Amino acid sequence: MSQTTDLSPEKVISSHNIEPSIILNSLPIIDLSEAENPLLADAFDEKFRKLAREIGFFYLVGHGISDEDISTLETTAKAFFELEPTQKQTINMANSRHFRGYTGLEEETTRQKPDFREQIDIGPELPVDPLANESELWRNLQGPNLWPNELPELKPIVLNWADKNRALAIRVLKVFLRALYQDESAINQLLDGNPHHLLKLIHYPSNNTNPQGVGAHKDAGILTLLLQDSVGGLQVESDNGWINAPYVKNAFIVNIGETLELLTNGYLRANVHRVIAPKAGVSRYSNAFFFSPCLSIGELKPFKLPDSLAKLAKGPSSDPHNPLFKHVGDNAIKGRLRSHLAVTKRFYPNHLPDPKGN
Ligand SMILES: O=C(O)CCC(=O)C(=O)O
Ligand SMILES: [Fe+2]
Repeated sequence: MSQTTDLSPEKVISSHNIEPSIILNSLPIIDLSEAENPLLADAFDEKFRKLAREIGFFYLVGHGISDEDISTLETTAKAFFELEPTQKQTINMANSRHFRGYTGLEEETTRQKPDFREQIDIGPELPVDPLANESELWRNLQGPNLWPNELPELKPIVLNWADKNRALAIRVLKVFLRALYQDESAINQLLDGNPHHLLKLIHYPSNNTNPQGVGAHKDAGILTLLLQDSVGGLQVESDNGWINAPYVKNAFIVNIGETLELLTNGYLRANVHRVIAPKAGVSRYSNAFFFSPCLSIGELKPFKLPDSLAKLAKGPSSDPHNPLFKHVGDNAIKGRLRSHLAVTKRFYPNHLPDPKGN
């Protein structure tokens, strides 16, 4: 069944009337043009801190990315998944030591169970890092993307989309920084070096065997910008159980990643979310932009929060099966080694994950 939220103006929950009961029962909608208005900053920030802490997951409108850009990206993503299986296999991620390219159904795992989705992973288009070595394995995350010969427009459209998503993610991060009483310059410390982000175009095909579209997980980066179609199936975990995150036309879903949790010493929590695979006869598409610090910044330096916030920060949540490394690069490659075993077996056989891990 299609899950659609009507986004008529009166249904937009503005920053001025977000009530806790609304936050707990459904997901808030933030208008970025309002969030960026300095005249509204104090009232906005107070509400924003609350929703970021309580649920860490919201819809973003007023972002300025055009409907045309969105539909071009969505149409091109569909065209990619409609290529012949052999054409997609030619750029299988198993051929890329940089974890780029196509991953087929059930080839990626979350918490050791196969995800019923196919996807293409695209990062910044950069040359191989010549300093990559066994003790700085994370440097291998930089390198060329794999593009299908049969769909030449994919590359310019996706790289343009990634640039726009990155600029948007930086604007959203600035809103977080202001709400957390941090200087905007904190951004320079996080983004000093070659960009590191990941764009995933994802297809959850019709299926009646495996209910796991993608298993419950936290995203690793600073924040994720997600666009989904109208099929539904995305859910976010709350104290009251799983909440559906229905379709809102041309709104991004923003969720907090583990890096922001670490930076705020757990004042903000990375949310746990999952996708229930669509039923037989229905196919779902989404695309996710994982915005992350530059790998070469080394260890994350947590923000200095004012006492009023610091006393509420309980430290990052520790999952014994998923320890967080302090070094940004180690943390980033850990997740990739764990989720993409074909790449790990072929290129990093000494780094096969602990079988008890996620
Ligand atoms: O497809 C979606 O809606 C969510 C995907 C997701 O959470 C992820 O890939 O990390
Ligand atoms: Fe996710």
